Amino acid sequence: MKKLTKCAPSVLAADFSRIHEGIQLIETSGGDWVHLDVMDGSFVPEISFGAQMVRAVRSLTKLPLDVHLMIEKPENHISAFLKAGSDFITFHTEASVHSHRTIQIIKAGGAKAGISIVPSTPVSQIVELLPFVDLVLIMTVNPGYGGQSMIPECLDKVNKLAQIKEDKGFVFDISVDGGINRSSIQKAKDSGIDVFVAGSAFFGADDPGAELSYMKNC
Ligand SMILES: O=C(CO)[C@H](O)[C@H](O)COP(=O)(O)O
Repeated sequence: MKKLTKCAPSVLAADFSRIHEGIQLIETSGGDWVHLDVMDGSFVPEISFGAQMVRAVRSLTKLPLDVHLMIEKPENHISAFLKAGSDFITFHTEASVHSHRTIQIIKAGGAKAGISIVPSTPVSQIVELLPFVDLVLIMTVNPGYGGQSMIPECLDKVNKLAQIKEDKGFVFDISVDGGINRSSIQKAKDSGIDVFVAGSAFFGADDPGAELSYMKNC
């Protein structure tokens, strides 16, 4: 049976002045999760938005909110993102000294915990965390900006993770983020993903619904 891949359109590429329309577009196009990229201008160069935006989006949709923290010391901000209504909170192991504790804080607050790695970080760096997470987010670009080209070598990490997941019977989803579009989606699917994030490929399309449907079903 064909495996169903979920799509999490990234709000980063939406028009912030009409965010309710962007969220509605995700819903009517068949988006599975809403991806929210939180950037602090330190871990990554840009500043995007914080927990207030997550709270606002929470009031607009019942879709799961997939919050991706690209911030230093994420452990200091988990409670704000829990209160804002996040369903998944994913943070970078490169930004958290005690990643296991950060996972515990997220789960104790009732959300699902995700761990993410940038292109230069190997899977070996998160292997001890895999029994505890609900989601692993493999960055396929260097985080900080939308609209970049995918680094295909990062998909080798998805292969590795999918193998570990099968061997050990782990239950986490594997997601990819960065440069996912019509040309790169098939390679990503072949590597073993469960979820993909799409920003510019979705919000920049003439027909976002058709684009999402193509990427999910190809
Ligand atoms: O995490 C991100 C940037 O750091 C974005 O989610 C990601 O880049 C998606 O944007 P696009 O699909 O346009 O590449």
